[in-house]
Amino acid sequence: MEEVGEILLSTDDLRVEQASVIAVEPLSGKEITLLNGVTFHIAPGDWVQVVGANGSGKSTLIKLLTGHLGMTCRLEGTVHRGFVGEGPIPYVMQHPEAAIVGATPWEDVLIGLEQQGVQEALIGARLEKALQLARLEHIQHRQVTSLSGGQKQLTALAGCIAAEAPLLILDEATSMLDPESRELVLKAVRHLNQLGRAVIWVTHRLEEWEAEDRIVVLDEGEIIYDGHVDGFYEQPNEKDKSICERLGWQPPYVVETALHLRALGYALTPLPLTTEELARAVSAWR
Ligand SMILES: Nc1ncnc2c1ncn2[C@@H]1O[C@H](COP(=O)(O)OP(=O)(O)OP(=O)(O)O)[C@@H](O)[C@H]1O
Repeated sequence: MEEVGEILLSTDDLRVEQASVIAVEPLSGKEITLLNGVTFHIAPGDWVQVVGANGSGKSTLIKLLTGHLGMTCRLEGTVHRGFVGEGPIPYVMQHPEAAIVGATPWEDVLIGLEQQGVQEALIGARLEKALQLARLEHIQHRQVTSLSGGQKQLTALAGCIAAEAPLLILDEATSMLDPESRELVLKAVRHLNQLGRAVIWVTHRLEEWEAEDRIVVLDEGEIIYDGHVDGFYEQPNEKDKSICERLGWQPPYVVETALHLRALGYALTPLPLTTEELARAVSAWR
């Protein structure tokens, strides 16, 4: 066991081995394969970006990892829950409103703690810490109805922190947010990751990636890539397309520019993902 903040974590990885999730229609018994032979590992403290087109199986993977697969789904293969422990874990969804029950962030986190049966003597400190880590202290008593989309996402995040979830999962949590709110949530979660919590960040936004990030790509229920950002954008050889091209996605402009420069023979490793990184790499050539 290893201590991260006040959470005691088993150091075993969460391991999904050759897992298939099959939805079974209750009346007809008809089966649809949502995930097909997926193998996926995550260690305490990791940061993993999960990407894929609509319907590729991202939410199904998240539900499998968090223990929220419905009764109508059948699982084949194995899931070793490791540091995540037994029982379902909370996560932040695209539309957090559905999960927020309190009138204010403070009240919402409090209700969550009471529902989990946390001892009264411990509630105050956990509540305060969760609101602080989610950067909500200054608006903890504001009405939820008056909060921005990002602040609502942070309220849902505070609930996960208060529940001491050792793995924070955000399922396209920033897809509906404006750039400012997105930045707010992304920064808070990156900070929590630096404090030792594992994070799975499901996104469509390639510009949210950082050079060291691990990218897991789902396509039609299968993991077709699990590796660094570079390998996602790079053509594996002259004949084959990159994973990014295979998905039909457009790399951010700065990445396209860097790839052109690489093709011209300029050394750009790691691949710059922001204009600042590209400018720094180019200025080092002088
Ligand atoms: N319980 C279910 N029964 C039947 N089909 C389902 C069920 N749950 C999901 N699906 C289908 O499985 C596929 C994968 O769904 P999933 O929600 O995991 O994809 P996703 O990658 O999260 O998509 P999006 O980006 O649109 O949220 C979709 O085609 C979806 O319609």
